[in-house]
Amino acid sequence: MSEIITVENLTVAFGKHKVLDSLSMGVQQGEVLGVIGPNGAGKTTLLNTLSGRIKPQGGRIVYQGIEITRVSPAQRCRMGIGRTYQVPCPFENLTVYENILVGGVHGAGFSERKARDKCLEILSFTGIAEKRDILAGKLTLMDRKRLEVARALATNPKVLLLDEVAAGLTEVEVKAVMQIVENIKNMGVTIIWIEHILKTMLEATDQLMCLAEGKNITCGVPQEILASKLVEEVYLGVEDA
Ligand SMILES: Nc1ncnc2c1ncn2[C@@H]1O[C@H](COP(=O)(O)OP(=O)(O)OP(=O)(O)O)[C@@H](O)[C@H]1O
Repeated sequence: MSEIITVENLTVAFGKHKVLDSLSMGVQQGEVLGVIGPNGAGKTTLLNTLSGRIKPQGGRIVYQGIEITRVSPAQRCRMGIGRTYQVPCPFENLTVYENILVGGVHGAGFSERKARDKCLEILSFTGIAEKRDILAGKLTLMDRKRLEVARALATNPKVLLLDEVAAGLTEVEVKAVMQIVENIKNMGVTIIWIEHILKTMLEATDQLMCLAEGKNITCGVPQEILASKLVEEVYLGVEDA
């Protein structure tokens, strides 16, 4: 296996506040990388930088062997980097179907015909087919999350960046989301997944990376990372007696 994304010494600052501090990491093709860390650790900023929404002050991002550090978000999307947002913001006045179609036509650059076929597949894959003609603004949180994933899938990602897709859901809903993520993984899509509810992601996660103060403090097999004293201290806030 080879790395589909490699990040070297990525640095992002807002004013004097360094939010990503010379962060390096890599993701193997087809794997699920879970990203954990305390509030403010820089997790969402990392996804924003990978998707091109934020331009870093230093470091580089290499995707499929090509440096993309200065490539626009739209171009990265066409190249196969898709994402969801922590707070889904669909076009409220468009239907579920139309929202997904926008992802296919404008995100992936598919012809309308191809995007329509893809849309039908994705509606069923994400369990939202029955809601296809409902306005996105009328959806429950769970269905907004389904739509958020569906919209990102319509952009035809090779790498999918998931930002807290399970946040705010009930236990039953979390299980449904988990199943969708596993199915996406089984399609061969590489996933970088931020989640606070650890047990949600663990089953589907190959590697777990812990961020603290913008640094990759450790990354490895999930069980080992969770058992690490360092992670316990920074993530769970446990202090020495
Ligand atoms: N656009 C911005 N302007 C200024 N500061 C920002 C901006 N975006 C993020 N920050 C700050 O950067 C730090 C990291 O934020 P980020 O959202 O990446 O953390 P996070 O690990 O995702 O946190 P959480 O788990 O709470 O979502 C925080 O202190 C945040 O306030």
